[in-house]
Amino acid sequence: MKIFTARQIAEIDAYTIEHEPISSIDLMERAAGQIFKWIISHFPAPQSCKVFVGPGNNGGDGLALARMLADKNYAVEVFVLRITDKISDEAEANLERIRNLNTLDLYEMTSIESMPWLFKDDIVVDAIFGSGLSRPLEELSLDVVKAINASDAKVIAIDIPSGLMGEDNSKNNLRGIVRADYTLSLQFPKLAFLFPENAEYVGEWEVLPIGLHPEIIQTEPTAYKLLTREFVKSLLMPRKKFDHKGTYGHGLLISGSYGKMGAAILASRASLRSGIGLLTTHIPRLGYQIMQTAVPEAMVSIDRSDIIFTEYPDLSQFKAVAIGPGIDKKQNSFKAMIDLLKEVKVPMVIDADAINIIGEHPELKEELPMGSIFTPHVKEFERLVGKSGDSYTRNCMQREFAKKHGLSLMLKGAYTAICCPEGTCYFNPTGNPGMATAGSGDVLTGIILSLLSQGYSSHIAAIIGAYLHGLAGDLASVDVGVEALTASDIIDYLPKAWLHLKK
Ligand SMILES: NC(=O)C1=CN([C@@H]2O[C@H](COP(=O)(O)OP(=O)(O)OC[C@H]3O[C@@H](n4cnc5c(N)ncnc54)[C@H](OP(=O)(O)O)[C@@H]3O)[C@@H](O)[C@H]2O)[C@@H](O)CC1
Ligand SMILES: Nc1ncnc2c1ncn2[C@@H]1O[C@H](COP(=O)(O)OP(=O)(O)O)[C@@H](O)[C@H]1O
Ligand SMILES: [K+]
Repeated sequence: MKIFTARQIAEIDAYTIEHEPISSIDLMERAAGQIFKWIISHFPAPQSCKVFVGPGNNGGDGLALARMLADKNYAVEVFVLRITDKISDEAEANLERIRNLNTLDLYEMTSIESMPWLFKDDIVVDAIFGSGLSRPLEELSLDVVKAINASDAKVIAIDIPSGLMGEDNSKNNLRGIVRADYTLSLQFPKLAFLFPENAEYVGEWEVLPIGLHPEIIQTEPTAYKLLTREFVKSLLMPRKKFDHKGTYGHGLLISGSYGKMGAAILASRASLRSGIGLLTTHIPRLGYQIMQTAVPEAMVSIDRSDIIFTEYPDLSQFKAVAIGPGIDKKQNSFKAMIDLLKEVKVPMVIDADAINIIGEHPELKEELPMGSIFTPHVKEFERLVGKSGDSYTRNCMQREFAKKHGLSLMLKGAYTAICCPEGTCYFNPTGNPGMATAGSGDVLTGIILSLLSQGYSSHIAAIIGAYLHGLAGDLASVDVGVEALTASDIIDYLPKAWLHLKK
């Protein structure tokens, strides 16, 4: 699913109005109708609804919604914030439609003195500003937002919480953003919803379709996309009758050290559960028996060191190489990594301490083979790319890094972001907080190695890998819950995740 900027959404609205064709007021009626349907199914009447309305079309949506709710016997009070003398034509038309209704109460607010008391059982509809927000809130709208945030009422934001910018909030006044319980976004999610620091404003969010023109949605370019099952499924390569294990490639995993052999086991098992033909896991000597017992399907290559990674096997047979899970940052590992990077010609997955080594020795980036994939969490990202104060800026740095170095850079988190060398950034919606547990990143590395070995191109391997990993975690959480979920559970649910993805 494409994610557009606020400016692009306005263009798509305008295109729809011209080409569907549909009048702007009817499009607004459609948007309000979708929100109305959502509210009546989640909060059946009779309930008290207080609708706060701003000067633009977001306010227009709120006014149309108020009429619909009043019609359905909700106790509706509408508060029109007189912030400016301007009011959009559609908002004005919807205001006219309700002015003489005796089914709702309409108030004009010129100061915070007329702010109503908000009760715990009230539904507050936030229709103050939408995608037309042009600057941080001040004066009346700021005061109203603070009062809404101070209440215990259930807050439903139309399109986007008022005060939140669709993309960049690095210079915003954070006290002037509605903290919604639910955000009902029209047609598209907003980029800002995918950043962790905005979760407290956005609450639970849903996208409600309003039938914007499919042609412009298809042709309008965007750098941001949210992965969907249909899209990920379309990337899968079918298996054929006469395929054999050579068809699905031989991967090399360099993993494990003294006390961290579990990482090698998890990544190996995940790789084998994701379709790889042959797997060799290179480990320090002490891990030999552990590996052979725990993962009989994997071949093992033994390092001369008992405890760390210091060398690697002949690379000629491998279609892809992964390095990082459970290795250490010892000097000898660094030296081995320099040699490895100089020699590898196939795509690599670089994870955990392998990222930290490159972070400490940035010159190594120049040695990376084409099609490499980095899989850092935020701390590793900062060591590799640099620090930033907010997620939007970090995302810009991430896209820039991927482009500059011609590789895929995946930033792991609740919405893992995968930035590709050509500039696109995909966000992954699968996964849950149960996956914030030791070893779940090792599982991901194993999955991606497996996909690369099977011949998927780098960014596609990263996309399928992230989606499948999260999906396995989601399916596992249904049965074991989020608290008890372990990285091994994610592996155990990979078979179900594959079946679910291919359904
Ligand atoms: N187009 C369509 O057909 C459809 C649109 N839809 C709905 O429309 C919404 C977008 O509508 P919109 O573009 O009118 O923007 P919206 O956010 O309501 O208000 C902008 C106004 O606020 C003002 N303003 C901005 N910031 C301010 C501030 N800090 N403090 C004070 N004022 C400020 C700004 O003034 P200006 O920046 O020009 O000074 C302007 O007057 C969208 O989110 C969706 O809900 C749906 O109905 C589907 C059909
Ligand atoms: N709240 C969450 N929602 C979705 N996925 C999550 C969440 N927390 C963690 N994950 C996923 O779990 C994995 C954790 O990886 P990482 O931090 O490297 O763990 P480890 O180092 O323990 O292996 C990542 O793929 C991340 O996207
Ligand atoms: K809003």
